Amino acid sequence: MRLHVADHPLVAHKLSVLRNKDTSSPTFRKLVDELVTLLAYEATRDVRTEPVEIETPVTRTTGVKIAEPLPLVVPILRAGLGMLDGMTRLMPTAEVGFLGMQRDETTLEAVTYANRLPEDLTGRQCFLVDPMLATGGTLVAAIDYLFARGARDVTAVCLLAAPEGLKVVEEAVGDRGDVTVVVAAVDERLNEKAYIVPGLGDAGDRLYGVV
Ligand SMILES: O=P(O)(O)OC[C@H]1O[C@H](OP(=O)(O)OP(=O)(O)O)[C@H](O)[C@@H]1O
Ligand SMILES: O=c1cc[nH]c(=O)[nH]1
Ligand SMILES: [Mg+2]
Repeated sequence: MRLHVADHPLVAHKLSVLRNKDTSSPTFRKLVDELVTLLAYEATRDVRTEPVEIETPVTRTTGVKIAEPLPLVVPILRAGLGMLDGMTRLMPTAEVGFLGMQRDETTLEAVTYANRLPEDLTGRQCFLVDPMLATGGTLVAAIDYLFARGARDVTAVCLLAAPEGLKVVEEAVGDRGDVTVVVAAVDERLNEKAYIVPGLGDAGDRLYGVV
């Protein structure tokens, strides 16, 4: 597993506003969207392209286009939905799959309630988006769904990660595939409820309300 921590003053500034408990839901959504755009730029650095002949107003030349099979973006519902638009804005030709997963707050196991992914992901670059990587259980389960369909190249785009969760993901992936985690920051630790500290609270609730 490779880890990329975005090192940029705009990322740090926006993240600090997100962390503030007094930031309202509309502002929170907008900032998540803005942060994803900045992270997506890093996360898509190795997206595969192929040459394409183009004619400029001046001459013929060779450019590039995103290669097929097209990349797949997979938000992990609910909170990951807040990051989808930012990803597809940057990569409009990407296709989109969905995973609905909720952490059981007692057992901390990830429970899957929706799985809508293409049958065959062989050769596809997959981008999982979810703002929080806490114990890592959710991300490991999501990576396993992608691997089970043949994907081997997975990039997870998260806002915050806990060191404990990153270790779990690294150990679970081993040499089974090529996994990169792109984050805005790695926080200190998990608390006794497995929330990220200092963190930003429950990302899903702050985006969409308490349900
Ligand atoms: O690393 P883990 O310990 O597995 O926790 C991280 C998961 O928890 C949050 O989702 P949650 O289960 O709260 O669902 P939600 O998006 O519907 O709020 C978050 O968005 C991740 O999916
Ligand atoms: O800190 C945390 C941990 C899990 N899920 C969240 O939304 N926040
Ligand atoms: Mg939640």
